Amino acid sequence: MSVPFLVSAPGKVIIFGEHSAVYNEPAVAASVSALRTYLIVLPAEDPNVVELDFPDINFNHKWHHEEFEKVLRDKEALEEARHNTLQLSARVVKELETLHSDLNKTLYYCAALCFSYLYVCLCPEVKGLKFMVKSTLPIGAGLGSSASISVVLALSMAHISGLIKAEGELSLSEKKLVNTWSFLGEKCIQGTPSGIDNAVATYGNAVSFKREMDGTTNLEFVESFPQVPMVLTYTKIPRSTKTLVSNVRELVVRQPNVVKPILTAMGQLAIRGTEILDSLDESNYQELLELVRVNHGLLVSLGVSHPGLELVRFESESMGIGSTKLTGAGGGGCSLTILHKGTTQEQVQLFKKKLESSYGYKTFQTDLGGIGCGIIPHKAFPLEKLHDIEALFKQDVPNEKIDAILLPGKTNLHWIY
Ligand SMILES: Nc1ncnc2c1ncn2[C@@H]1O[C@H](COP(=O)(O)OP(=O)(O)O)[C@@H](O)[C@H]1O
Ligand SMILES: C[C@@](O)(CCOP(=O)(O)O)CC(=O)O
Ligand SMILES: [Mg+2]
Repeated sequence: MSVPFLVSAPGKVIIFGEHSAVYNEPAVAASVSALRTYLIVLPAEDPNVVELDFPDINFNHKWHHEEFEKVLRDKEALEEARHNTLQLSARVVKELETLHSDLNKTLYYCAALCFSYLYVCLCPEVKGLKFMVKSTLPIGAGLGSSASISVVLALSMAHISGLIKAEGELSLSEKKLVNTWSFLGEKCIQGTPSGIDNAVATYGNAVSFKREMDGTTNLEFVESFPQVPMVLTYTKIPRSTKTLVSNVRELVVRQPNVVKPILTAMGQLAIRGTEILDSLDESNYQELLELVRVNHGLLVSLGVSHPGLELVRFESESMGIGSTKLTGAGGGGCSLTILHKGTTQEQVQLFKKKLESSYGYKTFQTDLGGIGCGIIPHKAFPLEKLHDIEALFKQDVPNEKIDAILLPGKTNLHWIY
């Protein structure tokens, strides 16, 4: 295997259908291709270790290859894991749990499990490599950082194993492979994902998504996805998707007759929302804002909002800016505000200033859609820039600096999509 090489994957914004997507309801989401996770694979200093370095969460770990031996000896469990890719293999997870017992109950456990599950399934023979991950996405904010790290890990490991050659454009079947394995990575991090986040991080663009009862997924691209004027607000309130999704599950179990119709309504709302997004014009723009308001109300009823998110909704309504809903798992993290037609730049600036100065939030105005995962294989890697690129994979490197060197489409690196 030739290293170094680079891979990347975008974050996403769910427009309609978070949480209900887990219960097989339709949902619609788009990539945020300017906010991405990058992974560089380098030679490790010790040829017998596999090393991961996740500076964004301050986690670095080395495993001696021998430590994986017990899992790797269970060939039957690994075969099953490679065949039944709709589920995590309980046997492989159990073996890895023992391997990671020192990390148990730490913040790092899920990230380590995601890494090692994909490693033992996709490229178990390889050693002497270091995987460094750096994201310009806020982590745990509802913009799909967990899916984008799952995608970069799956893509890099499938490339190492030779399953993805990256000699020309990534083919549909190669992307399908990345989508399949990144879904399992998402499972390691958050338990019962719908699969919408890893699909968007893999394929990019805007996607209408539905999980089927048999665990397969139905994916359609929204071809004419419009650039809807919106403000994304990051409240900086930390939360975990895993906890929020499991809280909703408990609510469904406690109150099935009440909550199931709410989930169904969310699905109906996503269907109508997707139709509107597909043909957005003057006549249906107001309806889009109405659906945003209704979707947020239903999410509140599931208990996944947060007073800090309600402040954004309150400000957008009292300033007459537009309609706000939480996006992603909620509980903090991010919201999106779709602006009323005719909202002036001056009003938008006032709204953003209010959120930033009064509450310390961060606002983004970024285009939605755009490229999904990508790779710079070794033969296209600019070795003369290795030193500068490696220096980006450290804590506290500003996003602007990372974008200036790595952002696909904005730099002259040869990204393959
Ligand atoms: N850049 C990163 N480096 C390491 N781990 C990450 C990174 N981004 C995401 N993760 C993992 O994903 C988790 C956050 O996922 P989640 O709660 O689903 O929030 P979201 O996907 O909305 O950002 C983190 O706790 C960590 O385990
Ligand atoms: C709540 C959910 O619908 C989206 C979670 O997104 P995020 O991890 O908050 O970015 C869960 C899922 O669809 O897997
Ligand atoms: Mg997530």
